[in-house]
Amino acid sequence: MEQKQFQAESKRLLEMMVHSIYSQKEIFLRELISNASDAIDKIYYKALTDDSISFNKDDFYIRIEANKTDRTLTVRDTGIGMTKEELEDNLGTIAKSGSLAFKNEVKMQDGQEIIGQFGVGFYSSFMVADKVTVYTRALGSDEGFKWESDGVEGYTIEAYDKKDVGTDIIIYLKENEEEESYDDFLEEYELKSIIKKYSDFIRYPIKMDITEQRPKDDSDEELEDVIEEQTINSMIPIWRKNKQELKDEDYEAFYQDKHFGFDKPLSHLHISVDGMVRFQSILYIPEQLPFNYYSHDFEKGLELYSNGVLIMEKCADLLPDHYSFVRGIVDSEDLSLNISREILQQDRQVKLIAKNIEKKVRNHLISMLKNDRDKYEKFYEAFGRQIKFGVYNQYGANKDKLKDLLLFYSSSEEKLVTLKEYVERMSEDQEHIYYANGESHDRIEKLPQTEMVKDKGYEILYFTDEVDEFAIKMLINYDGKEFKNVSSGDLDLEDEETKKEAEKQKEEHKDLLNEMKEILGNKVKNVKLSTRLKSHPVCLSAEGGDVSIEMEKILKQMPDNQNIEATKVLEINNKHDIFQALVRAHGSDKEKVRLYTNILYNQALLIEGLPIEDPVALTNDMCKVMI
Ligand SMILES: Nc1ncnc2c1ncn2[C@@H]1O[C@H](COP(=O)(O)OP(=O)(O)OP(=O)(O)O)[C@@H](O)[C@H]1O
Repeated sequence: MEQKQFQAESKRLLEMMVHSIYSQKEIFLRELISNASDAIDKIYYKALTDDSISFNKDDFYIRIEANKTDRTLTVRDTGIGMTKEELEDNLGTIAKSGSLAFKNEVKMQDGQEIIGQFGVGFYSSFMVADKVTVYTRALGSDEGFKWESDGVEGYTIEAYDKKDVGTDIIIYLKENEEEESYDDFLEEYELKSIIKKYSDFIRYPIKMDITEQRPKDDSDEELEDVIEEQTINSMIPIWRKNKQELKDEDYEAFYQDKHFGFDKPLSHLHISVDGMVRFQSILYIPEQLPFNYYSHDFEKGLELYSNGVLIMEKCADLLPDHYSFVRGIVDSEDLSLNISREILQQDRQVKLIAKNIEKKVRNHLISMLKNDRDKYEKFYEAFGRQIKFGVYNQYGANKDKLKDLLLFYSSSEEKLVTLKEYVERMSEDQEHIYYANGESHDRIEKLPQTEMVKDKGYEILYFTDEVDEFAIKMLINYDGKEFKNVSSGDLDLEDEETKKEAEKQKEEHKDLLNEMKEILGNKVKNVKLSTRLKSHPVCLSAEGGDVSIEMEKILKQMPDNQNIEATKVLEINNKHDIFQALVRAHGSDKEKVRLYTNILYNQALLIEGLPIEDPVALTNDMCKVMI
């Protein structure tokens, strides 16, 4: 038996490997299975050019065996095996990858892939083992070898009579520790779920004995344990299959299989890109909003695979925030992996993939909007708010990409419309896109401020979501048409004659309006005669376009409320009887003017849904009027 020492550097490297490269211990199984798959692939690729080697797919498999008595886990493969030299080179030298050398030797073509490249994966087994034994016999060789190591001092190699070509790796699990139960790696359920998680799409069957309870001898009551060898992995990734062969049900089954959601997907995209960066992807738009979507618990991201092996469960960099509802997978052979395959070495490829995905998702949504409006509205009902946040976020950096995905309820169409549809319907004399804020369509419909705009025959967009006006303010305009709140002070919709008449009236009632302003003090910037009100007595409008009354309401509810307020103006309808009453009281009954002014101001607040500053004073005032 030959005893060889690891070189000093190797010892340090091994120590580092075992303790710091991988964040999760279960990764060792992924690495050993990937090596086994590479070993079988090597026979497959050799057989392509060497007639003396035959490759019958049924003869090639990986088998996992757990032995609870000995506390060992075996990963067995029928792959290419290793000669004594290869054992020394590949398992005796850390960071030496026989697989990488093989790749260069056989000059692999596109689509042909070997997973191993760094020459370290095997040593991850020492995270869970205090001894590893490898029995191997190389293809074309009639002698086998046993390699053994404790992962600290060195390794031994000796001849071993192995019957078949291939490799058996036996992991002697470490003693259980307080915070780590290595016994878990002997449990059927645990092993199955690790295999499914990382190695589901390994191309060769990964077999394992599974114990199932079945009725005993046709009896309905008695059960017995039956052990049966089963293949655990799905092998062929759905994303590598031909789109034409796949039905909606297949995509739905994959969505459910991956636990992307409890709902059904509303829609899916199957992407295969072969350009600057090669990748395949299946993406889903869920039907329902996940319950934690707008909470800190929600993590966006796509599952990232490299050649069918899971690298990251939620790669956030693949999705922009505005599409964070998208679920799915990406598989690419072009990723620069870090040695642990956990973090990406450099993210150029990821950025390219992300850019591509963003474009594809947008096109998909736009085409859904055009071709299946009902479905799009369903999507919008669940995730429309995210799109609006997307317009608003990052100072509007993505607004141009998202503006055509927006929908708002329209007063004239009585359904959701796009901004493009609105603008296309605008009459020649209409300069702005009008909108009104409120809690519900009903409330908005009753807003006094909408009267004049509706009378002009202009369509009004109803904003019922808090983010609506913030998003629109970020857009500023659509197709050159500016947005205008029907409550803004400068609607400027009156004709010349009305304006002249208004000026005259203003002059005539200057003293009364000044008195009312004095009564209200800082609560309003101004009190003026309204040109927009027709039947309603009062309303509030906001001067200057920056903060509307609705925005003030929303900002006030925020935890870091900075007391940002709209510049409010109380508008009074001089054609309403109440104004005549004010005129009569003006100059003769100061108290009456004060009472009326305060009540009217509070009414305007109520209409806007703003809080009444002093409800007791208001009710007292109302009583005084009634007496
Ligand atoms: N089951 C196996 N059958 C045949 N050869 C193997 C097997 N396991 C490992 N090897 C050889 O040992 C080498 C080192 O394996 P190791 O897992 O450390 O690195 P790798 O697979 O090459 O690269 P990576 O670190 O990227 O996984 C492999 O390249 C391969 O040549």
